[in-house]
Amino acid sequence: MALMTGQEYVESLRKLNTRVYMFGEKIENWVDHPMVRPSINSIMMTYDLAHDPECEDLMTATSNLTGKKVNRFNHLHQSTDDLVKKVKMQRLLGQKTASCFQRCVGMDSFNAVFSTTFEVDEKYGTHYHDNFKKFLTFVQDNDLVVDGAMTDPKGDRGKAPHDQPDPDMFVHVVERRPDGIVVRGAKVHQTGSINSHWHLMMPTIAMREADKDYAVSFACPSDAEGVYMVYGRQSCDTRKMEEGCIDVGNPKFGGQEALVVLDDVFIPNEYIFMDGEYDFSGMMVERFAGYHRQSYGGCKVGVGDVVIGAAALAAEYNGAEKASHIKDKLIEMTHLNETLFSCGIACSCEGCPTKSGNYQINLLLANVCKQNVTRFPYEIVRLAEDIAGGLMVTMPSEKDFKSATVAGRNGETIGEICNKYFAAHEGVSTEDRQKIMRFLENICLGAAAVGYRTESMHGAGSPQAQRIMISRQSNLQNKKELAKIIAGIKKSDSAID
Ligand SMILES: Cc1cc2nc3c(=O)[nH]c(=O)nc-3n(C[C@H](O)[C@H](O)[C@H](O)COP(=O)(O)OP(=O)(O)OC[C@H]3O[C@@H](n4cnc5c(N)ncnc54)[C@H](O)[C@@H]3O)c2cc1C
Repeated sequence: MALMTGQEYVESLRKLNTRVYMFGEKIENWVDHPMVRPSINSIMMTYDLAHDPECEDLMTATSNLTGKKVNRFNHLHQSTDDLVKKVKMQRLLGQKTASCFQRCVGMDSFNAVFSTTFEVDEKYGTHYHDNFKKFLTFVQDNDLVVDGAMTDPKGDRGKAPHDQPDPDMFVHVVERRPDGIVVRGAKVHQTGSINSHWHLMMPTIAMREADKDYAVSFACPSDAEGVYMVYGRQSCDTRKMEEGCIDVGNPKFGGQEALVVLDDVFIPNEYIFMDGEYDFSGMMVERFAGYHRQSYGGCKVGVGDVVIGAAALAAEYNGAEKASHIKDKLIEMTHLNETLFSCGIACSCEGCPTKSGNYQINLLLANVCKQNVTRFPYEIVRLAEDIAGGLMVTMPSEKDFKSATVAGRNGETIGEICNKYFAAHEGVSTEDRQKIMRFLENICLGAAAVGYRTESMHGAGSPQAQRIMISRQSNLQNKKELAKIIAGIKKSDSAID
């Protein structure tokens, strides 16, 4: 099958029997639901750009498994050049959607599971790597979207999986049959899960022997028997159900997260990639998190580009763009955004091959990248709010601007009053002003803040998770040795002193 178009992707979703609940009800036509559709539109962009000759080099790659052209989201990185192109592709998509386009979790899980299964098989003589290669070939050939599902509900954070009062707080195997396993539990915060054809499940933490049944990785169709999803609420999400397209801020695109429940789901042997090899669960988590921490050095930067542009427009529309402090704030926003991009590119350029042959990023630099991502988008939106002014949160609704209701002493309508008092720089329509203010509201504290702010904080692991990795990777001992030599505490082994 050739690469799908965005429209073909949408039609492929209609054929699934994915069970989706929202506001306590089952949603039958979730594909066209106004709260879901913007997130589908974002993924459509990953398909449509793959057909654009100008973007083809970033958006597609040649599969090492089949030699065929595949969407880069389904590709195993074969070089540092592939890793760099991944980050550039993500920046491009952030620029085109100003939202989370959801397909990165799949790509990052493919690369982590591919290399980890190779090393599990090497130690235990299992066949997970072959299973995985067959699965990924199927994904590539059918140009599918796969949710990389790692995060479990985790219950009491102070207790290991086997120690939880409720054993389902981490996904686990409840039955082993000759032809497969039965799994139970849930994954939370799942980006794009409803819009995915399949799910690739991974354990969420490093485990010990007592957690053997929780050390499990597998693939299952999103509409498999026993799988259902509960849609996650986002700030201001019901604006998507209103008439009009200004107050929503980003009328076309959005992100999506959901609770995915596995209610005794049967997984045939061919789709199992780990079952009990608890000593490899940490490796899978670390590798997935590493790739995903790199990802944010691309996608958040692309969104940041749009935020900076919107802040500059807000200043222009307000008539303040010539003020030196505004110019300086835009420079600062750019500096922060490009620093994130530099981190994404650096951890890619410093990547290296895994034992299985695909490339992984430099783990230390990827963790530094994500640690910055937990901070810089917050500063960027703080500066955007400063530049925009308070109107981004106090402006009347789109309906008010269009209202024919008479209120003024001389018969002026509410619409006329709003248009009079919200006019600013000459020649700029109040409608354009509303659009840019609402866009900034959406990104700073509306539905898009889920992706630009809180996901920057917690996605791919909370800040402390990166600090632990930075500490592990920083080789402090070597730094101490360097200091000893310079300070004359120790003689250098080098011939050049
Ligand atoms: C918008 C968004 C999208 C996401 N998308 C995905 C996705 O597609 N796939 C996926 O698998 N996951 C996804 N995640 C999940 C993400 O990886 C988690 O949010 C992250 O790992 C943190 O877990 P938590 O949210 O349960 O927070 P918690 O684990 O509750 O952490 C809250 C705080 O408690 C601290 N803490 C937690 N446990 C301990 C402990 N044992 N000891 C000390 N301190 C602790 C943390 O450091 C943090 O400061 C997404 C998250 C968000 C917000």
